[in-house]
Amino acid sequence: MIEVRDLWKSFGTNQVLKGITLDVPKGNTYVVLGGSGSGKTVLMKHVIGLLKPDRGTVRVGEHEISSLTGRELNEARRMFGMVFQGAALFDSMNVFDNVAFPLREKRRGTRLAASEVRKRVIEKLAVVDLGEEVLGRWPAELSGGMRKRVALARALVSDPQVVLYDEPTTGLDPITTNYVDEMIVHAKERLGITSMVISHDIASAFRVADRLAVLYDGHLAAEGTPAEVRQSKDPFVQRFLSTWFEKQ
Ligand SMILES: Nc1ncnc2c1ncn2[C@@H]1O[C@H](COP(=O)(O)OP(=O)(O)OP(=O)(O)O)[C@@H](O)[C@H]1O
Repeated sequence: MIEVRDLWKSFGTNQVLKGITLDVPKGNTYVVLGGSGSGKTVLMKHVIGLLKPDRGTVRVGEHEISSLTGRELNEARRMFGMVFQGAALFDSMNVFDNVAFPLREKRRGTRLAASEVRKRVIEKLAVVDLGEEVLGRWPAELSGGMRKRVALARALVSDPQVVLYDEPTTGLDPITTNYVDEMIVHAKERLGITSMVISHDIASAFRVADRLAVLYDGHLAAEGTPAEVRQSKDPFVQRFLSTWFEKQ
């Protein structure tokens, strides 16, 4: 579903990505782990077409994202739902209006009937285990985990093929982190969503990933199933993973 081939990107003399190749099969959750400044966000921005590679290609479904511009790129972006760091809900809108927001953007002149918007909002809230009682609540009244769920419902409301999660568990306590991990797994199981997660949370990555990669010095220092990555002989990967596994 997502194919990244020999992706290179630098900013001035800062060579951030040095030939990244990875595949995310349809229906899989793929986690890109890495330390601060390792280039995770830069990689994700290439997937969604916000950055253009110096070299290499990014293909998502039918679209070669890396060569699209303008209207074609905007069209292709409809395949994606994004869950931003910190949930990023609109504080001045209640839950219903937050989730309905993407449906109300004008699409090729057509507008959904209010009853259809309501149906879709309720359907996607149900996917993240939230009921109609939350519709009138304000973001400030929700717990951190619930805000994340609402953010995911909003990302799912336009039926994307791919969901991108930007550091979904950063700054959350362990219980809320578990709650968010379950949410990612449920979205995959219930809707067959393909997703890419960028994270530096090793525990969470190993819970949600079908496959994962460790980004270091512009390369994927390890790549594969969680079990394969756990067995990696790469010295950086061993050191990076030991910061979590040795605590267990
Ligand atoms: N638009 C840009 N212009 C110049 N340099 C950039 C730009 N975007 C990212 N960089 C640089 O690329 C490197 C990787 O940044 P990136 O944001 O991808 O890291 P990250 O792995 O997501 O880190 P974090 O976990 O801290 O968010 C950094 O050195 C950053 O300064």
